[in-house]
Amino acid sequence: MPSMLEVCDLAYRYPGASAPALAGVSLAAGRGAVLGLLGPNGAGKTTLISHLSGQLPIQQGAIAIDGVPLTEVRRQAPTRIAVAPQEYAFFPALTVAENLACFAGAARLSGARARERVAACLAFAQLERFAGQRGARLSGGLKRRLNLAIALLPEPELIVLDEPTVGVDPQSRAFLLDAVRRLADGGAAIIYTSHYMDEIEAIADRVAILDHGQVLRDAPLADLRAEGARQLRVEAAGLTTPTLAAALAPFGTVREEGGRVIVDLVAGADPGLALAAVAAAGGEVRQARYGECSLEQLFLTLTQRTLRD
Ligand SMILES: Nc1ncnc2c1ncn2[C@@H]1O[C@H](COP(=O)(O)OP(=O)(O)OP(=O)(O)O)[C@@H](O)[C@H]1O
Repeated sequence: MPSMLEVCDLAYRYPGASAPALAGVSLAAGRGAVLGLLGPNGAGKTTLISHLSGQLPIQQGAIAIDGVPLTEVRRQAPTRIAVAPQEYAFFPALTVAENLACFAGAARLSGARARERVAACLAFAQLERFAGQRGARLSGGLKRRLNLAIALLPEPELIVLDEPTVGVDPQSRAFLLDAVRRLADGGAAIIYTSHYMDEIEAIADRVAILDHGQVLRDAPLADLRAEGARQLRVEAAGLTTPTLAAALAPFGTVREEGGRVIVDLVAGADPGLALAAVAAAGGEVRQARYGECSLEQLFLTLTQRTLRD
């Protein structure tokens, strides 16, 4: 069955740019699930999200919601998709309640339905106590919660959250993560971008890693973890790095990183035998790690640790 959101071979080049910001991105997001979107600075996340929010026209490729082209969906029922942007998207001079009422109007909600949605979103984001406070006076965490509450007013089916926990304290962060999970459990399709890998590990069902406008990986979180877990990292004395790498080469794909040699073991390769091969080559293993790999390590390996602007 096709997913709720299908992005197919999307490419985009900003006017005058030398390289495309998106170069053939295909992705899917399903109801009841969180898709974690990871990528270094400049990877193309915001460009992708700007397509979903209708801010950028499609130059190449296609985006569909339940099989219907996004442009059509945006024309007929724009509130099916909500984007909670990185920046604060509310009026600082208005109170929390005024902001919600104002955005309820913008979402074409009125009367009892508007009142009901404002109350529900205030409650969901636990903002009732702050209903009378001006936006400008809220703490970072409360501002994020207001951003989320506004996005949820029209009960969107697809919710895109662009780094929703930047600048919030640990309590608000935990609350926001929990809220996102509840939204997915309630049947929404969620796309969640963050630079915090632990957040993605905590809430994503599926993870897409984007770099240079391309999808490097798109897989269930558990599969990505398992992929990383086949890495063996070895530091050994008595051998030059090339010799150490040569000793480990029969066991998988080898590369060097910060004085260590990392082997992506081929299926069935025994890490014990790989370490024995190091000893047989005259090396003394000083440090070895196997069977555990955080999403962060895998991410850095895939995106090759190059510093971005
Ligand atoms: N308005 C623009 N005009 C020209 N180039 C742009 C514009 N916006 C972004 N780019 C370029 O497009 C590429 C993708 O940028 P984008 O902002 O989508 O990345 P990102 O993954 O969201 O990064 P970040 O994590 O920093 O927000 C980058 O090379 C960026 O410099």
